Amino acid sequence: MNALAATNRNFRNAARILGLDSKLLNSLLIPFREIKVECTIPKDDGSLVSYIGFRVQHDNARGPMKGGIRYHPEVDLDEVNALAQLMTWKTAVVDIPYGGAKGGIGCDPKDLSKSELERLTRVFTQKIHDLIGIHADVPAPDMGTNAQTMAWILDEYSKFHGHSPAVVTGKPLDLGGSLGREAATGRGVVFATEALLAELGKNVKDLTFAIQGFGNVGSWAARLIHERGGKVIAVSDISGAVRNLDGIDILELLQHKESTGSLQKFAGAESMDPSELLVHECDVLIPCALGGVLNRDNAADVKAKFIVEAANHPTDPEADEILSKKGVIILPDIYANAGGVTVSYFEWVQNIQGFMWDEDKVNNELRRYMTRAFQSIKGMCQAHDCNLRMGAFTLGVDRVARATLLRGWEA
Ligand SMILES: NC(=O)C1=CN([C@@H]2O[C@H](COP(=O)(O)OP(=O)(O)OC[C@H]3O[C@@H](n4cnc5c(N)ncnc54)[C@H](OP(=O)(O)O)[C@@H]3O)[C@@H](O)[C@H]2O)C=CC1
Ligand SMILES: O=C(O)CCC(=O)C(=O)O
Repeated sequence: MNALAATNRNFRNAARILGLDSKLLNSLLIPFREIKVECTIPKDDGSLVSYIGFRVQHDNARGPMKGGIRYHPEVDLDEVNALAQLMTWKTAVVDIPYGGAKGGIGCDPKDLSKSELERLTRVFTQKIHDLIGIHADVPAPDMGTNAQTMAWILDEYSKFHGHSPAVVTGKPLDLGGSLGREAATGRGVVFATEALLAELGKNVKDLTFAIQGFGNVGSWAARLIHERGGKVIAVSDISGAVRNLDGIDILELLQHKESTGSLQKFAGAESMDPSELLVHECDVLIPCALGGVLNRDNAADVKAKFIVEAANHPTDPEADEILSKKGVIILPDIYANAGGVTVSYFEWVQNIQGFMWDEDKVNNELRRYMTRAFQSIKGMCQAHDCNLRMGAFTLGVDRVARATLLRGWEA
């Protein structure tokens, strides 16, 4: 089942639990706008290459649409649609005044030089600049993009609309980015994990963790777990996987990756088959890379007691059922990775206010939003006798449905 079919299925289940009528259901499901643009750039050698860029704006009932831009070879319209829809429910789950959107370009950023990436980002921005905006749709980083990508979008957009820092979040600090945004998704993952563990009388420092993906989200989650005394025993990225059952020194692993560009040949751990990571013995599994990695082929072999979905849509519905029968507790993506968009919201607020918060304020507010959202999800689980995924979906869908009904449909 692809990401869109899976997301639609979760939405429909939530709509059924909430008893939404079919008119409202369709209005919530159908995206507000789908944008598909051709982006042709000259490569450094002078040859031309064309890519397809997407921006799907899913819903704006609760506020400007919000979501990242992904550069990855597998980006396609269905995937971007699914990710945009997830953003709508995610922003509602953490109760920030946004709707949902997502964008992407089907490219491998590792195959492009910095100047090629800059040209591609600028051409993409030229094609969508009149459809995004501070109060319309606010992009941010996702897989394969970063603060530099946001700086290029900001610069290109500002050529058309005047200097507009709030048009993107996840910017460099020098251009109005927020302290704490770079770490925010990983930090939110840890706050979410702590909120769940606290309910069960458990603590990060007593548990073992396996982490798939060591980019922005995975490396920050690993670092913050390590700081709290949690034992990260296995980590993977695209180059492979490493493990140390006594716990990996994450700061040393970060330095190793920084200097070699890969996890391989790290002296503080042994190499392992990356496909073993997801089924490795551990207390908590944190997928921080691609979607659909937990599926019917490997779900039965998962040994973790908890899965914290730092990636978007890492678990397909078949795996969800298998894992739920095994008693694995899953913190769903639309809650677990919402720390990124929450601090994006703080960044946007700071830009609009023209006032910069200190990092403690950002992190304290993030903890407050994540803890509050966990309590609201728990309330939905109790009210509807459902698991955490449906608790989060019913919470998000209900909030968007109420906003939609209040706004009405009169032309
Ligand atoms: N950035 C953000 O603020 C947010 C991100 N997310 C989600 O978190 C996930 C990760 O995003 P982010 O950290 O920003 O992306 P990055 O591009 O920074 O990092 C992605 C990581 O995944 C690794 N990776 C890619 N393919 C594989 C694979 N097949 N097996 C193992 N590892 C792999 C990459 O390896 P390598 O390092 O070798 O390239 C890299 O370490 C995505 O699902 C994204 O949608 C969710 C909310 C917010
Ligand atoms: O920070 C943002 O606006 C969006 C982050 C994102 O793309 C996501 O949460 O999946």
